[in-house]
Amino acid sequence: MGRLAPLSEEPNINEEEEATNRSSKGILRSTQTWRNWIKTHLSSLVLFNKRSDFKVLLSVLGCPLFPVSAHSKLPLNEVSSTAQYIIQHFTAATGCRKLEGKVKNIFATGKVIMAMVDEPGPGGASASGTATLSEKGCFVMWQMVPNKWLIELVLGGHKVAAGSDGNVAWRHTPWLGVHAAKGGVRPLRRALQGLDPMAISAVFSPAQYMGEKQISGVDCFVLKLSADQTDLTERSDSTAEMIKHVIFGYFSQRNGLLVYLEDSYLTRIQSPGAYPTYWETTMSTKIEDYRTVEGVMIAHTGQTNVIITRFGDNLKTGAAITRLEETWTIDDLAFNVPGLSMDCFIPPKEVQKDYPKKNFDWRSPRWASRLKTLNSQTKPFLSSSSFSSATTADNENTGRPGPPPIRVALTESFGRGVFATRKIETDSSQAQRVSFCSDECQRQAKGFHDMEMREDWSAYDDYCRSRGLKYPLLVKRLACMVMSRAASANLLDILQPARLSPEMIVEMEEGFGLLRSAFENSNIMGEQMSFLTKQWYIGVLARIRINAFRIELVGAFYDDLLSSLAASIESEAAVGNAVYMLPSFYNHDCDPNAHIIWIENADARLKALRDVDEGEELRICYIDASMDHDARQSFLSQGFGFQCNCLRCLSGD
Ligand SMILES: C[S@@+](CC[C@H](N)C(=O)[O-])C[C@H]1O[C@@H](n2cnc3c(N)ncnc32)[C@H](O)[C@@H]1O
Repeated sequence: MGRLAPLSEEPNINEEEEATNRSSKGILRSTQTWRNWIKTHLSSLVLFNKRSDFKVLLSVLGCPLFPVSAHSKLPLNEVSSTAQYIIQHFTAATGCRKLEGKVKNIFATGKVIMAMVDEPGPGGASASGTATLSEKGCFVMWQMVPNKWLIELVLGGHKVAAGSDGNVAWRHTPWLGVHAAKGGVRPLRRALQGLDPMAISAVFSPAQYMGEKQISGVDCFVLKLSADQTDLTERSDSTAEMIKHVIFGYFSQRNGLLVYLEDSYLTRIQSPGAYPTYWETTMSTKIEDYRTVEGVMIAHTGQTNVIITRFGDNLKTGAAITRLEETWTIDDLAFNVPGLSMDCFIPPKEVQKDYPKKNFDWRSPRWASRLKTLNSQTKPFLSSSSFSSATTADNENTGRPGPPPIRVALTESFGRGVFATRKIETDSSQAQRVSFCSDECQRQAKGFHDMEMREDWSAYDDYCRSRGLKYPLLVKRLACMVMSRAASANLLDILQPARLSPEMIVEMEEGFGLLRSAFENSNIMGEQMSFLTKQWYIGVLARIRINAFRIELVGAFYDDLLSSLAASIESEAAVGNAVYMLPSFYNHDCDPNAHIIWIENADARLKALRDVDEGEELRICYIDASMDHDARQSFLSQGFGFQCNCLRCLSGD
């Protein structure tokens, strides 16, 4: 896919070890020996170390990302856990509530002093932790609320830059060039060191309360956040597996301010045929000198200490420890600097095509105009049931009911969602059975059905069957629809794609090859096939993954939907899977106020489970709501790739 190599968060200080692991390659070994000889015999030793020390300092301390993204935001007046109480105290102490909705951008400049510190140890060269390299530098940071940011930091003549346009986070270093960060877009850790109190409240509101602890003589409340398994998987690759990433925030009991941040991650690194090594990086920041800027308390000084510990069976000398330090000060901070345009956040062209795109900005004009055209469509636009049951749309001429009283709009924190435009009461009307919405619809359905019947799908079907995959069958149908001109290739683009792990992408690539061969074997080529690229295939599957519905036919007389759902799951009563336009915008809630049902055919009908007020968001439950909190969270995270922040989950139920 021409995907850029993901950004490594590890300093590259295990070059020697890598070379030993791969010593069968003679050239590598002799280069390494030569380099070692130079290192130990020539006076360039000091320079050589100094350069790699710079690399380590800038890689680790320059522009690290926070482990979790800031999308999980609660309305500030809702308090349902101790953590949220602590965050409320923090927002009141900093006065940041007054910035809510008013701040569009933040600008900060500051200075840093970074140092590499010798770790005193048994037989270590120095008796105490003395700095082997200490350099002064400065930085400038821009943030555009909510998730665009840019930082440039210069230290001893070396510059690193990093940024996020809300879709991709990237970093530029003189030694690696431009790289996209692995995983979703996350905030800059520096912004959370007391600089951006709004972001601090947003990231810490779903945190777990861990108790109290004294830090540097200050009694603190401790909140913990952990990167979830999906994020960790996204940040891993076949060589480096991110095992955990946790962060602790220490909030002063006396004044409510964030005074200490501790951030720790563990990575397992293993090249083929070599022993694994483990890297643990712990970064602790003391946050001080809060001063008011436009009435809001902002931290102006701090010290960050980093300890990188490398351990593993192959390190004969035991664990290797590297220590780094940074003292930072803020010189200037301003809100709403005029003239800051979106263009400042456009990433370097090398990462613009990073795939798949995450965290779509649904506010962009491109999507806004498509949202306007969304109507009350409830028929599937892609389904795996047979063509004759691809059915009906509400149609004035048929005398059936008009569009339901709902509209798609932006939610506070979950992207788009569906809202009631008037009060909806809990009775449902029964659909009439109609086979096709029009002659044209029937003609098109026949076109792609005939095409599907012509090809030899045995290899592709075997691939799906042996792995228990059903969504590739929907991609096959969509491909036939596009080729027979019943649908356009970008039909699903408007839907949110799932985040994909490298393993999923490999599996999808295999499926893509088989699908393409099935068409090629029946001499479909050229223009007709031009849309069928690997990127199209993976993009479509990524969207189907979180938007497809499993259709279960429910007898119209069933009133108790939850019991009918349970019954249909037990009896495996699904008749197929389908993707619908409007229903794809329903967000999830573990205590839903609505449910999708299918009566007799593949038309999706919405049933209100309780009275819904005008303006209230309609939410359905994507999973079995009777599971306990942890099971629900793990299903949603593994199956749909998000951490549920509904009120029921936040209350711990
Ligand atoms: C089927 S889509 C729903 C529509 C989506 N909000 C959009 O803008 O297209 C599912 C996605 O919405 C978000 N979402 C839905 N319910 C959520 C919840 N309870 N908590 C957090 N995120 C949620 C997640 O990003 C999830 O992957």
